[in-house]
Amino acid sequence: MSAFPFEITATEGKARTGVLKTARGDIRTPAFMPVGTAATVKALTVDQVASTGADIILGNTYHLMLRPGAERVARLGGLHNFMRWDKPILTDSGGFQVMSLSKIAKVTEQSVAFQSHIDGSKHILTPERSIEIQADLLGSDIVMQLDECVAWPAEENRAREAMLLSARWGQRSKAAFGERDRQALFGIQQGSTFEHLRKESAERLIETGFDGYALGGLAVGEGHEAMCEVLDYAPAMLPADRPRYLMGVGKPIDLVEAVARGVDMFDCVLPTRSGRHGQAWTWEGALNLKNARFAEDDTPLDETIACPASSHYSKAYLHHLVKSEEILGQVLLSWHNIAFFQALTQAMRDAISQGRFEQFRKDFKSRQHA
Ligand SMILES: CNc1nc2cc(C(=O)NN)ccc2[nH]1
Repeated sequence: MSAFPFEITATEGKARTGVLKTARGDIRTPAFMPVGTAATVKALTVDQVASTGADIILGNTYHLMLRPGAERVARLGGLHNFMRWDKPILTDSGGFQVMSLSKIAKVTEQSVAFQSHIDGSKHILTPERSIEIQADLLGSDIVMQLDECVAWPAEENRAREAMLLSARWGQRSKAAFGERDRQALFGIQQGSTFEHLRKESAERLIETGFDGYALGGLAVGEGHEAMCEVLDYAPAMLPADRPRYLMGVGKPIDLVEAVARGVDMFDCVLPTRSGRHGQAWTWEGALNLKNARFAEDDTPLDETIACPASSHYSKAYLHHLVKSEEILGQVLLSWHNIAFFQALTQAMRDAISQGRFEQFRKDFKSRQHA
């Protein structure tokens, strides 16, 4: 089932660095995927996104099936052509968004039925329909199984039911996906914060067999420490020779601590969403550019990052744009934040390759809290 070769080029403890080779290009891991929810990484052109070093972006099945519609995207040549992004795209299956965004979602063995948060129209997602949307209509490179992600905290029996349903939906997703050599299918581990459920989930996914394995059901309110406790055991339950993708994560410190525990891929709205709200992520932590202390700070956010938003403009200018609610402020801070997340993953790839990741991790932690 390994359509895409995944070559691990160096390890240090549980941390790995490598390359996932896809039909549309190579993905350097650890990798951060900017989120392109409605066929756009919000506020940025695809050229700006590519300029940060991002090798892959994420698309959301839930949003695109509601607007403009999956069949319409297919009629327009698929998602890559529609948004003019010719590198890899990973699409999620819609399960998480249905539960977190839609109205009146109803889960049965067969499907999840829901009403659009946009216009209240009724929709059905089955494992088979989600695969059809992702693989055939949007044409994504990495397809995610449909699963059920329970909220946190979860009763153990509720978490078990959702984990078992997700395992069955994983089987149906794989049967619908079939054999493809230019696209990959990832399974999703569930089980909330219960170690034995995470183990059973992993065993069932491995039995089915996927090109990669995601850790779902985290970053749902459990907090950094509880997430790290799960990551102390859960990634190692998944095959070491395939990519491990932690969904919806996270802050820079989350990425570093997850890489230390064996995670290879990440996606999160944080850099773009926080950028739109005036926040800039740096090696010293997050800066709120609305703060008056930046009003006459003539220094750039980070002159070591080639992105103009990071090294060309002053904090004073960014402060002015944010205070004035200028669109350019949202653009530049989103652009810088994506560039910073790419600089962070590049720094981790280099550190692991050179056998100094543990030192990098210690230094990063102390700088973030300074
Ligand atoms: C922001 N936190 C967050 N957690 C997520 C979990 C999933 C998941 O379990 N999908 N099957 C997806 C996106 C997520 N985003």
